[in-house]
Amino acid sequence: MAAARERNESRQTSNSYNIPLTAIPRLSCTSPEANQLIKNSKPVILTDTNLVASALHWDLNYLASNIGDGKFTVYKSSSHKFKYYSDKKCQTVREFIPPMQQEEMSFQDFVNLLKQSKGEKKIYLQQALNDSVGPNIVTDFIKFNWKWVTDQQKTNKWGPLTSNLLLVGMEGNITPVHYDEQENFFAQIYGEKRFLLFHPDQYENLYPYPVYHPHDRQSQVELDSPDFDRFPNARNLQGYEGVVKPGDVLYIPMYWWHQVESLQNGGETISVNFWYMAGTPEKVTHPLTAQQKVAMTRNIEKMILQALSDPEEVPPFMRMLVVGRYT
Ligand SMILES: O=C(O)C(=O)C[C@H](CCCc1ccccc1)C(=O)O
Ligand SMILES: [Zn+2]
Repeated sequence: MAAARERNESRQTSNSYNIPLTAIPRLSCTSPEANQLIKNSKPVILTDTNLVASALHWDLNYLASNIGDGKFTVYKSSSHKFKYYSDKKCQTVREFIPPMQQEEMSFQDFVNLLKQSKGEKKIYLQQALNDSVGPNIVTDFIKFNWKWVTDQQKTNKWGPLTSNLLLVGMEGNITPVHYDEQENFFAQIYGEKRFLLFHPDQYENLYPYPVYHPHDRQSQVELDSPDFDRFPNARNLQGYEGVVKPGDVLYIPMYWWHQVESLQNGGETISVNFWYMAGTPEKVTHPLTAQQKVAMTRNIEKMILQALSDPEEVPPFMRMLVVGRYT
């Protein structure tokens, strides 16, 4: 532990976090290395997919004029952090206070809010693209490089595309470190975003919330101010870092932890992600992968909650099972 910290302090970290970070490779999507990384579930920034080339002219005004009069989910946060929480799990944890408010509004209302709330109140539009969008957006969407991304889906034996989340954020917005259970091609359209990624085997260093908690899949560790008393292994964190700019596509492998920051200098940011369900796993071989072990922890936690029924009984049961026996 000390060694990791030691190495850290000796190295000039190029980031405000005191975490050793390796650069995520930036490669052409035609390079064999890039396709090997994707095949091996390793992150890579692809510079020339043209995945969303047809949307690179999107900006706030174009979207406001063309995206239609549908409602968009907009989150408001008192801080610059937008820690996602599951609405339906709010009942399982009584004293849970949502760290951000959610509101449905038109895109134009969002743009007006953005222009007037410069600075203090942070807001973040996050809405899956659906068929309520205007004809020009449909045209842009149809012109995405579906051939390339569908080839990737097939080659890597992923499941179906589940959604394309449109993300319009303010400079400085942070989506704190979490993992998703889907494969993700994250396409940057306007402005720049900085990603921190951590391998699924960093589970012990990131202390995820309980599965039944509203912040399921999020880390309890605040990367900008880790509570090392509660989360001592956070000192051992090692990760990857990359900045995506318009036209770049970042492959975020399923179960990989990631934190996303809209860069200060850029003004608002516009992104669209491509979430794919996992493929059906081939033969299970041992030792199990870190991803498989994370999936196991989730199944075990769900089973224990189901059996105990009362969430408050889960921590004492876990302690009974582990303390003094496996610790
Ligand atoms: O594309 C991804 O996976 C990201 O994390 C992008 C991230 C916003 C995601 C919000 C969110 C987090 C958890 C569950 C559902 C929605 C950003 O760009 O700020
Ligand atoms: Zn995510």
